[in-house]
Amino acid sequence: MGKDLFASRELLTSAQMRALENHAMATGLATGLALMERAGAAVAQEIRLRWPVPGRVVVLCGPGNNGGDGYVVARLLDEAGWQVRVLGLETAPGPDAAEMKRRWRERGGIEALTVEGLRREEADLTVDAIFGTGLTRPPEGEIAALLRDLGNAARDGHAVSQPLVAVDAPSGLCLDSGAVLGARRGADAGAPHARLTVTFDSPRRGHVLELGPALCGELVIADIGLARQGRVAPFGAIAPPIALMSGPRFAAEQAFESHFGHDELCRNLLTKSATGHKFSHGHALILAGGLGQGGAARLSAKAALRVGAGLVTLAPPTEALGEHALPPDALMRRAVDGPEDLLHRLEDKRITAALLGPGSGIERAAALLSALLETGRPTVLDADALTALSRRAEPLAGLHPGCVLTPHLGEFARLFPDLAEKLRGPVLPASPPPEDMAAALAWHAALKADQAALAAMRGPLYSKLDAVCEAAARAGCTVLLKGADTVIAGPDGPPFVQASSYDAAAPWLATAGSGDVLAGIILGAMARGSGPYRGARIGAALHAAAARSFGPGLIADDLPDTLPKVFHTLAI
Ligand SMILES: NC(=O)C1=CN([C@@H]2O[C@H](COP(=O)(O)OP(=O)(O)OC[C@H]3O[C@@H](n4cnc5c(N)ncnc54)[C@H](O)[C@@H]3O)[C@@H](O)[C@H]2O)[C@@H](O)CC1
Ligand SMILES: [K+]
Repeated sequence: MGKDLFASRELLTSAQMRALENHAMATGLATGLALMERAGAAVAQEIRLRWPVPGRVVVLCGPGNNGGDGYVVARLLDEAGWQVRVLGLETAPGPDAAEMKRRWRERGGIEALTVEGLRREEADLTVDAIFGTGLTRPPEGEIAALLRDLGNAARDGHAVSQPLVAVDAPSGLCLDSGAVLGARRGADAGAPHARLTVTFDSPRRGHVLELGPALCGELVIADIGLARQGRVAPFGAIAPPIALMSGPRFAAEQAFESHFGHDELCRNLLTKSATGHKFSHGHALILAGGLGQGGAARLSAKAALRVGAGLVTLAPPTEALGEHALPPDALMRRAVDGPEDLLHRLEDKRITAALLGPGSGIERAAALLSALLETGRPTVLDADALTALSRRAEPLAGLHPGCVLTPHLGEFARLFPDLAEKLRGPVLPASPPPEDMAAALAWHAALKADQAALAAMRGPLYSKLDAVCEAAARAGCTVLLKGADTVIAGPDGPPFVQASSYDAAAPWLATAGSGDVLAGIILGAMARGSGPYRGARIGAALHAAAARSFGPGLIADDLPDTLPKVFHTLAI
């Protein structure tokens, strides 16, 4: 963990990747053929590292440059003593792939890329070089059937049971969104599940979002010599902006990230000035709820304290003060009974950040929201506060750049229904009761239309990153969408993904109270002066790191208590 915790790397769209490659070729850094040779060599090398004894491999080559990489893999594994079968297409690929195909033909034949061909002989390994970044529409016909076969193989051992290695991506995965082209959103039908995916230069958005991690298996990012210097230039004209990502096993020094100086950040998190007093490290205010809602706010409070806020005050209504008297004893308690009382409290300028939502109750959150926003204080809005926001006539009114919203997907959909709908894509109509003939007919018609919509899908698909960027721009503040692929966007930094999906401990974060802790960490960081975007990123990184450090068996209460151990690994 240690120094990698806040390190990030570029997360590209397919268009940005193409621009990068074109730039490299246009500036004479490398020819397309050289890049293809390096890409294929990287895949062959990763295969040989994991399967050192040569066996039988079948390489599936598609119509484009991904197929070209496949022909290189076939040649290099053949040279290394593997028994290689290649299944490919008659179609003439671009010049580089055609050259690689020609070179392969000097060593071996090419059988037709069909389900029948795939099933004909057992092999130890399958290499999927059918589609990569060029997949723009759902596969059809024989290739679709073949991909379904490969997909099934991974799930239930049927048809092809050997491990699959994907070149750049499992074919069918939209590398801009992490969804499967032609499938309902969230469904992985029709795309193979790889044991290993070898991609080039930088991960693409689809490798870390949604189904990407489940389909890619282990993800290796191979350097193919696209120079880092001048890296920003070729992207200049390409919207959307370059995103960044972080996560275990993804860390890499980056060419540019002015927003996040790792060393400085760690120093600020870990140290407190020797001459400072508690107020020099910020005072966080948590607007807790009424009777019976104590736990959530205390989890947030504990996290804010652990992250180094000088003081944390829990502010329930007077009637619930007694309930909030439970540990931690480091907490201060002071009642806040309504909006006027809150405005009065916030006249104290030493309160540097506030949190509303965890266990606050929707009604109380609704009552306090406007007053809290009016003060312009750095504010985290979570849970009940997000529901309260979404119930207002103008949900986003009053939000300011000092706010962080931390919705899960359901809360996000209530706040930004149109964006959530764009993300969901076509929705399966609900089936009617069988006895209602007219409804059944209408349902069948809707189903047909739905299937036609799926078949007509064109990539690149709208992604979670697109949705969160739009949401942040609309709200005028930082938005953190929680999930295994936590996405952050805001006015103060580049769009960002905290990719925990490749992390075995991450699913343990799906536990009651985990979100309250995340909100508390962000609050603590903001109280200490981090700013909203940085606070959100610090929160996402520490939250995931605490889960990783604690491991299986984690409950939300463990997260704040694990933070000191995480900080220990950061010592610089
Ligand atoms: N451009 C470069 O310099 C490099 C590219 N590389 C490889 O090239 C890949 C991208 O190559 P391409 O842009 O040729 O794209 P792909 O090889 O991913 O496939 C695109 C081809 O498939 C066709 N196609 C798209 N959707 C289809 C569908 N549903 N059914 C049938 N055909 C469909 C396209 O018309 C195109 O011919 C990367 O993923 C990577 O593997 C690497 O060799 C590294 C260097
Ligand atoms: K592929």
